[in-house]
Amino acid sequence: MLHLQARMNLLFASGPAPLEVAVSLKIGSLTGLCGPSGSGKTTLLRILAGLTMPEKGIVRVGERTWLDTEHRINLATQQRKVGMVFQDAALFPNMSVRQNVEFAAENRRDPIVDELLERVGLTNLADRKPATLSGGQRQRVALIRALARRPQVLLLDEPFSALDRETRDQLLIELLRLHRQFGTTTVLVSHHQEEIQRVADQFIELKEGKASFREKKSEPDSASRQQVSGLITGIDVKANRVQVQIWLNDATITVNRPHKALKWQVGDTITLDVEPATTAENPTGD
Ligand SMILES: Nc1ncnc2c1ncn2[C@@H]1O[C@H](COP(=O)(O)OP(=O)(O)OP(=O)(O)O)[C@@H](O)[C@H]1O
Repeated sequence: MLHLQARMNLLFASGPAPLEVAVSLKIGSLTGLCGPSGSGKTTLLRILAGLTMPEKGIVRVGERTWLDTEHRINLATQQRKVGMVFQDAALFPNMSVRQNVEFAAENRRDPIVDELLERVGLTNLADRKPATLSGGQRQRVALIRALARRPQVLLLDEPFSALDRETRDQLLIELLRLHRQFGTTTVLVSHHQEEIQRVADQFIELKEGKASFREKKSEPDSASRQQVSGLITGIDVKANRVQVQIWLNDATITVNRPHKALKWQVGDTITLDVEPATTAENPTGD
C-alpha cells in the first residue's frame, strides 16, 4: 500500500485552515484526485513528491518510508521513485524529443527510451524539438519522460486539461495503458470528473483541505445490459467493421454492422450498449 498522512496549515481563499489527509492506496492503483480550485490538490502531490514539507506527515510506499516527520525521515525528490507531469509539459526546449526522454532515463543507452517512444507513437518525431509538436504530442513526451525514471509513483497534475476533448480522450487511454504496463501507483488530478471516473479505481475528494476517499462505484450487474464508452480507433469500410477502444477495461472490441454509423470517424467518442456474452450492440454515437 501507499500510505499518505499529512497535516499542514494552508492559506485558503477563505482564510487559514489545515490540509488534513490520511489515505491508503493500493500499489498499482489509479486514484483520481478531485476538488475545487484551491482545495489543496497540487499541495498534496507536492508532499508526495517531496517538494513541499508538511508540518506532520508520513509517506510510505510498500516497505519504504519516504517521509516520517516524527522520525525525521525525509527523502529528497531524487531519492523517491516518483515521476511527475504537469499541465504545462515543461520540456527542455533546446533538446529533441529523444534527448528529453534520455535525460530522465538512467543513461542514454537505456532501452526504455526507444520502448517508450514506440509505445506512444513518437518514434518518428524523436528528433524534433518540442516547439514543433502539437500540445497532445508534447504531453505524450512529458508522460514518457516521467516514466523513463521507472517511477513507483506517477503524479499527474491536470496533464491534459489544456487539450481538446478528443486529444484528452486519446491520452487518457494511453495513460491507462502505460499505468498498467508499468505497474505504477498513479494519482491523477483532474477537473473533468466524468473523465477520471472512467479510468480511476478510487477517488480522493478535497474540499478546503479536508479529504474524503471513495471507491469507484461498482460496475452494473454483469448479467444486465450496460453502457460503455469508447474511442473509435479504426474503421474498415470494406469489411464493414469499426474498432472501438473501450474505456473501462482498456479492451478493444470490433463492432460489426456499422452501416448506421457512416458519419463516424476515427477519434470519435461513442457509447455502446453491451450485453453479456455479446461483443456490442445498438451503437449510439454521442
Ligand atoms: N506553502 C503554502 N503555505 C500556505 N498556503 C499555501 C501553500 N501552498 C499553497 N497554499 C494555499 O493552499 C491552497 C491550496 O493550493 P493548491 O495549489 O494545493 O490548490 P489546488 O487544489 O491544486 O488548486 P488549483 O485546482 O487551482 O490548481 C491555496 O489557497 C494556496 O494559496
